[in-house]
Amino acid sequence: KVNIMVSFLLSNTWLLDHSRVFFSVYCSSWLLYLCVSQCSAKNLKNISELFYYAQKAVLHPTGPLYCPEEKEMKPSCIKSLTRIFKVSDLDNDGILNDKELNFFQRTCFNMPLAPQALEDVKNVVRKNMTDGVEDNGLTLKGFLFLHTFGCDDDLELHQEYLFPLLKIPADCTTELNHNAYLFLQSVFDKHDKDRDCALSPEEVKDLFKVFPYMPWGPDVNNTVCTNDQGWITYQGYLSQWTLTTYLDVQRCLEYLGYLGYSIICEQESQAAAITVTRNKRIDLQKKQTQRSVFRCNILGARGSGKTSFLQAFLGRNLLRKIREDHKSFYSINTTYVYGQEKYLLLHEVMPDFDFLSEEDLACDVVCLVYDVNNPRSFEYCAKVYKQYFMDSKTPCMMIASKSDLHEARQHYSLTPLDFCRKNKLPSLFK
Ligand SMILES: Nc1ncnc2c1ncn2[C@@H]1O[C@H](COP(=O)(O)OP(=O)(O)OP(=O)(O)O)[C@@H](O)[C@H]1O
Repeated sequence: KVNIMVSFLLSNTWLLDHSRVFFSVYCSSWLLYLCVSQCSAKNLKNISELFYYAQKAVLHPTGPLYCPEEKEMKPSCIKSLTRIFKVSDLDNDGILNDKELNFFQRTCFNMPLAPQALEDVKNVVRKNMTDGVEDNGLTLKGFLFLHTFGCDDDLELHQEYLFPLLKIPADCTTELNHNAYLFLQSVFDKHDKDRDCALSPEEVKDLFKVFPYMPWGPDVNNTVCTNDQGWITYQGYLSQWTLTTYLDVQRCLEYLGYLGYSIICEQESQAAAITVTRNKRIDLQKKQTQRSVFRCNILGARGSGKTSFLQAFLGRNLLRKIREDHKSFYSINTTYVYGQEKYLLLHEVMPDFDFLSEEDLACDVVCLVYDVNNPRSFEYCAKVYKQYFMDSKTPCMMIASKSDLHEARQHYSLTPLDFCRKNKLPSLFK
């Protein structure tokens, strides 16, 4: 900060006459007089004031926030404050009540306002605008009139805030902990305005208004459970968060940052929302696991029924057609294992690869799918099994799909049933 201050002093015009100093600051496009002061180094007049103003100009610059020419806040500032307003508006009614205003106050300035001070703030707004206070709370307009968490001069959220350090050792996975699910539940409740336990497109839009971009595309509706209208249900919403946390924990941290997780839950950072699981090898050795999310990769020849299998896991049948550009290669849902709720994540692996990537192979269980109606489809499963899984420790199972259709004789030296017997593979046949 000292460096910045020195550069401020040097780069701005100082008119020195041994007893007087006038200073002005040239900004890129306009001239901004922050302050004009008379002072004397000889008589020590206003010297501490001078340094106070110089320091203020550097440490709390108004440039990124306010346009003095237009006499209004800059759009990026309005966007940032709107985000803060929405995060602080815990019940999402568009008004900051005393409790929410105090939450904001405590978060930003580390101390709550006394009841009288709260009234005074609202009175200042009332005096200046008609619609700044409603139902004894501050509206967005009133809040903007008054005036940040975690912003830098560009009013973007700090990278350190969005991406706190989180170490993930090899063979470990990432899951959300109980408190994180509670937080996400409260975010859901806040936006499910009609209480139908599903998020309409408008409700989803509203939920993500505090994000700089829309994080969920139409593929999400084909990844998780939806209701009859195709809207993401509460269960689906939690599943999608679970999937993001498992597949891309950095993204999850970023998203939780936009939602103000660490601020609302009073945690040091979003990393507090994540459980890093024990090394999978130790789980296997001990034959015990605390994990709640398991990954199953689905492999099969083109057209063997992989997508339909993923969709069936979400309770959907073939009548529900999926647009090619809305297709998802994942589906995730809950299932019960020995009475405990677990998430099972299915991943459809593209069939055209000669070599499967590490990601295609790394999973807890593999399903090899073939189409009973297509005589050429079993060969792919047999080849993939022999090349990649025969000698691996990953459990595999064979699935015969489309068993409602005529069963064709497979062009392979062994029948699927004999192949499974020979390799001790569990199979799901008719
Ligand atoms: N049980 C079934 N009975 C009849 N037809 C089915 C059945 N399951 C899937 N199909 C049909 O088979 C075709 C291929 O299914 P699907 O898209 O699920 O396979 P896929 O393995 O995902 O294909 P791709 O490799 O091209 O992604 C689709 O037209 C689908 O409607």
